[in-house]
Amino acid sequence: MEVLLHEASTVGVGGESVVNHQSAEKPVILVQDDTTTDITFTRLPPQQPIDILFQDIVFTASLGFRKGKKEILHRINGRFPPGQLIAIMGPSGAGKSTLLDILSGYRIRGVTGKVYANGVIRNLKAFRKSSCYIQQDDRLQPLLTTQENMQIAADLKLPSEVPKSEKNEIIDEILKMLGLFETKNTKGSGLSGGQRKRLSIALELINNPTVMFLDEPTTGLDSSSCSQCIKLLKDLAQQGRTIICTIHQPSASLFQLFDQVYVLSSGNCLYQGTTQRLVQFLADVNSPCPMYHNPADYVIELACGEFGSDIINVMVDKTSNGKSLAYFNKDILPKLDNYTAGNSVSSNESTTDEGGLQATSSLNQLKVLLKRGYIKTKRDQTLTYMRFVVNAFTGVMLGTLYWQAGWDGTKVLDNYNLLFSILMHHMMSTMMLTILTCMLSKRNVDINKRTFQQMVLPKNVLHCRYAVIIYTMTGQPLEMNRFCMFFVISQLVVFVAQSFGLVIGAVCDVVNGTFLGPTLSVPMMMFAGFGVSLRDLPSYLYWGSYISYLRYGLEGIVGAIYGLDRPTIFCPDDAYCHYKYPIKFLEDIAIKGDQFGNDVIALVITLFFFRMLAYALLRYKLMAVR
Ligand SMILES: Nc1ncnc2c1ncn2[C@@H]1O[C@H](COP(=O)(O)OP(=O)(O)OP(=O)(O)O)[C@@H](O)[C@H]1O
Repeated sequence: MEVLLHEASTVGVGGESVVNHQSAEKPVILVQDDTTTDITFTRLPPQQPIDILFQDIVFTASLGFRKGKKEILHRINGRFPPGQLIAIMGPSGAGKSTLLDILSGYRIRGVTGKVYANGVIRNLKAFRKSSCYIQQDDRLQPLLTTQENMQIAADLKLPSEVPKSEKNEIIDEILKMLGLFETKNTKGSGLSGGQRKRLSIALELINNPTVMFLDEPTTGLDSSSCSQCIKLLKDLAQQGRTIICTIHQPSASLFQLFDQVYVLSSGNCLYQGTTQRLVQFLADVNSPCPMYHNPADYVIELACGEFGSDIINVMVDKTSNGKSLAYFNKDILPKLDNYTAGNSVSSNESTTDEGGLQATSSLNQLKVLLKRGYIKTKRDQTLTYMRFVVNAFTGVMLGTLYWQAGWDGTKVLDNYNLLFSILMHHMMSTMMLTILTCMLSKRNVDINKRTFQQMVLPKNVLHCRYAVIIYTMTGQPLEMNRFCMFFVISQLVVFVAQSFGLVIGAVCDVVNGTFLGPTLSVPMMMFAGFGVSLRDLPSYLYWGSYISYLRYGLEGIVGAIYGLDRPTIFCPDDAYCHYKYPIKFLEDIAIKGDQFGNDVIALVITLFFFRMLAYALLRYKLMAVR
């Protein structure tokens, strides 16, 4: 691949290209880079190229209750033509990510101004379908291999009518093009930073977007991976895609790979035009780029205000805050007028498109996500084995402590304590694990429909072995129906605790979540009818027993062991057995032994309620961010 630099540029120490500002007009080929393999991507963008134009964009952020508002972007304008690799540059806090969020349609609240696609106000839904947004934090599944990551993306993004062989062909082509074919069987966690970044791009290429937004795609990469990544983007742009990325301070050689640059400073546009004409522009505003200085560095220094605010104002005036196309490539200017309306992302079409962003049915997505969840659970050594070992260990500990208490008439109260301890173990271990993992997944996942689905699927499955260990060691009645009832209630408590953890994880950060989870569980325990029986609960607190899922868990599990007209419990000859008759025990603890069906219904309703609440809270959060 060839790298274009200014005529009088030289290659500096360490191979870094530096640019002599004296001749800004004629780019020549300076460096022949033969490290990159020839890339051929036969899949062209599926629709006509998209020319993005934005006018008078203002973004006002709300600083919180009674804290007022702050204008972040100040009536900026710009044009991002197709077939171009465009860099949005600027100092930290200039508004690059905010602009990217707005243009990609990810942020809509607090935004005014117009965004056009091919000359017509864009249709957001259709635009989102034709574009992709690759965030800084990649969303790769570390436990899945490159091939599996791609396969799942293909199953979710491509219509289900596409045959598997065709999907595999597409995957292979993308992987080959991105130099990832060799890592097909490598797990995400084993990929290098550059490979991870390329895989993030590969995942988005599955449905072949026409517009690609990338937030700092080079962050965390070494210089060779950086240039590989940008060259790849440039190739994709040359096929007619519009590729826009934010970038901090690119080296001179990297900078020259971009076709166009858009410079921001404190929410204003300082420059938009070709990378080559930036030097000319700086000369035109009487702030010429010093000799042997990287123009990208110099313009950032100016944007940071290192040379005063006057020059910033001059630059903003000169570009008319992004309106001026004077520094655009003269060859593409006439072409811009040809990008006419009538595209699927225009406002006139697709307004009735209710198909959402996904190409496949919800049922198919559910199937794919379940499959992914299964593979992840199987491979998650820490969680799966730790959970298994901890469960088995707790089972053996409780089994030893309450050895054969289930059939012994002298140990009925002990057995009752055991049943409550089992519920506590299910509740606490599942809830805390969910709070923590929910935080982790929220951190690196943009909350979209798939995330919701992923988060609302019940995933924690009680190990049957745990139930068998504890049930047999503690001598509970060896009757299939009682064991099944015990197992069903235990599993439902696990699911409800997981959902409760999701609700907390959806609203709190990790510190507040780990505090709030156990704290809110205390009233659940209080109202379960264990310490204070339901009969003794003050009438003004009785409502609490209806909302405590542990109450239904306890009632169901006690009913499984002591209900169903269980006959007299064995009592050693020389012992006094106060609770020889299960019915008397149930009366004393004020628990009915025949409520299993109602308990299951109550737990299922609670499960459904918490799942919906978690879904609504996440959705609300997403809307608030947008
Ligand atoms: N929702 C918000 N509430 C308050 N301030 C915000 C909000 N969104 C953005 N800002 C502020 O707007 C400014 C621009 O933020 P943005 O993330 O777009 O900057 P950036 O140029 O991408 O910075 P960086 O390169 O450091 O990522 C920052 O000062 C940021 O604090």
